Amino acid sequence: MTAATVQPLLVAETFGPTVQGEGPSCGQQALFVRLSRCNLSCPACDTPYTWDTTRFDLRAESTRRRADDVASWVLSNSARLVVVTGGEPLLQQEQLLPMVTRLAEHGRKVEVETNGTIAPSPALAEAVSAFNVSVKLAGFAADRDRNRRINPSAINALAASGKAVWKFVVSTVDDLGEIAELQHIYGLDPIWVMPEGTTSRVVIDRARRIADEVITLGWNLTPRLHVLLWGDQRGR
Ligand SMILES: Nc1nc2[nH]cc(C(=O)O)c2c(=O)[nH]1
Ligand code: SF4
Ligand SMILES: [Mg+2]
Repeated sequence: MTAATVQPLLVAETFGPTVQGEGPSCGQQALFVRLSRCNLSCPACDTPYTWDTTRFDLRAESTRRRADDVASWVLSNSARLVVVTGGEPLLQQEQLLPMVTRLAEHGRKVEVETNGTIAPSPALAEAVSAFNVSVKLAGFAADRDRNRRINPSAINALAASGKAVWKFVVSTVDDLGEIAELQHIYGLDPIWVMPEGTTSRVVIDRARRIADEVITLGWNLTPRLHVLLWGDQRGR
């Protein structure tokens, strides 16, 4: 494929340098590319401006940008880590591949945050450093997404890539049983558990309530560092 035939990326926002707030790279300096659009519609989503047409004008909330221009923006900054998120970034995985490949060639680590419903191509899996896969639990997903939030073939493809980190968003200890079931069915490893919340108070309270049980189950715990530092400010 030549550059001329590659479709542009539909981008909600680019920001950074900031720090990766979630998961195994928490605290690392990072740049963010947030793509627009999602195939799920979670009621407690913290980025509804990427998909919710009932509350947002998506044309005003997104811009078409050449993947090469986004890559050039990244390369003009020195942060080694790039986080591609959304929305659901794998909806645009074809357009994403040239950008991720170029960044990897320049020694940048690219992590993709995904909801685990779409299988990545082998080429994309090769180019990224990690998929942070946040399969949505029953209590977090919308009712109308109940048949879509779990896609066994996508989960298996992500697991087979050898690059998946399973990051579950939870509200209470009652959510942990469902994670254990998924771990058992799909052999998920490693598992990271993250408290849901958009204020530091809620994130810390929930982390305190789940911490002991998460440790007992042999899993890892991540805060939402950007929320602890900056609340729900956009672009952090
Ligand atoms: N600092 C920071 N870290 C993040 N990690 C995952 C994010 C996301 O929105 O997917 C995110 C985010 O929005 N900000
Ligand atoms: S999958 Fe993620 S981006 Fe999509 S609606 Fe759910 S929380 Fe929001
Ligand atoms: Mg976020």
